[in-house]
Amino acid sequence: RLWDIYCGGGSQHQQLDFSSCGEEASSSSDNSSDDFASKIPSTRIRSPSSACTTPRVQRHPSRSNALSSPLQCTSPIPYASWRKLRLCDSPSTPKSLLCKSSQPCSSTKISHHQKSLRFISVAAKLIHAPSVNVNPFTPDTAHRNSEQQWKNSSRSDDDEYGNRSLRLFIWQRRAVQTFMLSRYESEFLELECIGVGEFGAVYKCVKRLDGCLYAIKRSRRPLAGSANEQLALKEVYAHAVLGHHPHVVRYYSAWAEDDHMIIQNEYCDGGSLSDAIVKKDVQGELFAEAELKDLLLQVSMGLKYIHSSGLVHMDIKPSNIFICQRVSTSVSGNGESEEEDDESTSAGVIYKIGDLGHVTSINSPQVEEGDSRFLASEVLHEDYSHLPKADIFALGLTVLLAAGAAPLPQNGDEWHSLREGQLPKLPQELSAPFRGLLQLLLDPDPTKRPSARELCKHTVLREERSGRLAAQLRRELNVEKFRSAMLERELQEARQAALSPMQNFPLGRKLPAETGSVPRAGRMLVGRKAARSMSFGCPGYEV
Ligand SMILES: Nc1ncnc2c1ncn2[C@@H]1O[C@H](COP(=O)(O)OP(=O)(O)OP(=O)(O)O)[C@@H](O)[C@H]1O
Ligand SMILES: [Mg+2]
Repeated sequence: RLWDIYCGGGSQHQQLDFSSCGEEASSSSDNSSDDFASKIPSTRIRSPSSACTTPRVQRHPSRSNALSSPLQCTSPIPYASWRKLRLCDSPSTPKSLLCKSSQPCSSTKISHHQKSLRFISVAAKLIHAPSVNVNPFTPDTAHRNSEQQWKNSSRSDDDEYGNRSLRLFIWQRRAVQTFMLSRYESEFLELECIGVGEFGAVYKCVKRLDGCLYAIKRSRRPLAGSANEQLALKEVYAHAVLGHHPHVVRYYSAWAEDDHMIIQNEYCDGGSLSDAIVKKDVQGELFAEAELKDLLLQVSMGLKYIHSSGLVHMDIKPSNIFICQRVSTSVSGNGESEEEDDESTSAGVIYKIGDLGHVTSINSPQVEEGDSRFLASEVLHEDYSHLPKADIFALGLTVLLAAGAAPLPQNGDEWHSLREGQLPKLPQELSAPFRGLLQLLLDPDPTKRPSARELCKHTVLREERSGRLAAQLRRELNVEKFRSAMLERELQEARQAALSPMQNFPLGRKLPAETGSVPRAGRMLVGRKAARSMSFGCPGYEV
């Protein structure tokens, strides 16, 4: 399709020809990648006898100059915008480029094409070595299949999953070096640094092509060979497997560049929950109980999704929960069960779980402990038999922080007393049921803590929502009652009119008997003179 656009969109003027064509032989030709007018004819005309196959443009004789003037291009995209996209700088295909790479180069200038050739030949060499990592979080069947593949070619530089992660990085790096391009710089415009964490820095960027905002996470330290490599890969693996959920930060892409891992995620315009807690504190405000319940419910939904995918987050804390201010219509989406239909998010705030760097699988965990302030006691003791409940414990502490609890200890007596079920002091009074629920989340026995699934259905969390829903249903019911009372009354009036037609027909008009038709009571009476505000004595309805 792009080719069509490139060629003026019309098979009536130009055709793709897959017959032989050759190298772009003349070094005097314009090497500017922008100059598509000069490039296209060169592939066609300059070496017609070359043996390799590549699509080429065959122009209609009567339109032989058509492409020299971009204005004559029939593409619906304005030429200037189209040129900026740089989508079709070269009419060569990867296959043709590979073919060219094996031929002697006649040009002394290093053209864009020659760079492409080098890249493709690097790719061709590497393509024979397995350069695809095995995602350990994929469903078992896929995993088993791929497991067999990598076992067959297992080498000493493979990681615990048999992945050639380092080799893959090198492959990507060489590709980038060959082009001497930074994907980050060429595809994104950096607006500001929005966060710095253990793994790296996060930047708010706008993607040049689609104009949308993204959060780009860039590892701080060079990754290849470092311990952080696994963390970075875990985050990518987890994102890739989790797909989309309204309460999990959305992932778009990841790549390695200059030894750094770069992850392109959804940008959450409300920052992190940690930022929100600090902001409230500065303003002398607290999250109200209803907001705390909403927070707990939404994060539980995200956790339910993660846990049901066989994964655990292992680093739930306020700085890893992100806020979207805008009202999202997709909140109820994703085919989740009925308890997920939370289109009425209070105040339009959506909480999303992010930073999947510590995610591991429930069944074969590789636990990389998260922040010790949120660490459940059993995980510290290397009991990994109830890992989802460790997320629940961390979520309990997260909500308590949002409720105004003092910063959590990293160790010491206070640390232990929190793990013995002692709730921290709070600057606000919470209702007994909600406090009881929070107490349960911190239970020293992980089996007593509710699961994310149970939390999603919990009456204490649902009652706010149920209350709002009930009020809405009551309003709708009252409207319906009013409507039916109106109809009832109109029906009665119509019946009366039918029984005593003389009362309702003005002098001079023909009676129904004369016209042979029944009175059009509806037209005459219904709704016309009825005082809609009058009460019909239906007890219990107010509109
Ligand atoms: N998608 C996003 N939208 C908005 N802000 C974000 C996003 N991702 C990260 N941030 C900001 O960057 C900070 C660090 O991000 P993240 O937690 O992913 O990195 P990290 O290095 O793993 O951090 P840490 O080690 O502190 O957990 C967050 O606390 C948040 O302020
Ligand atoms: Mg983080």
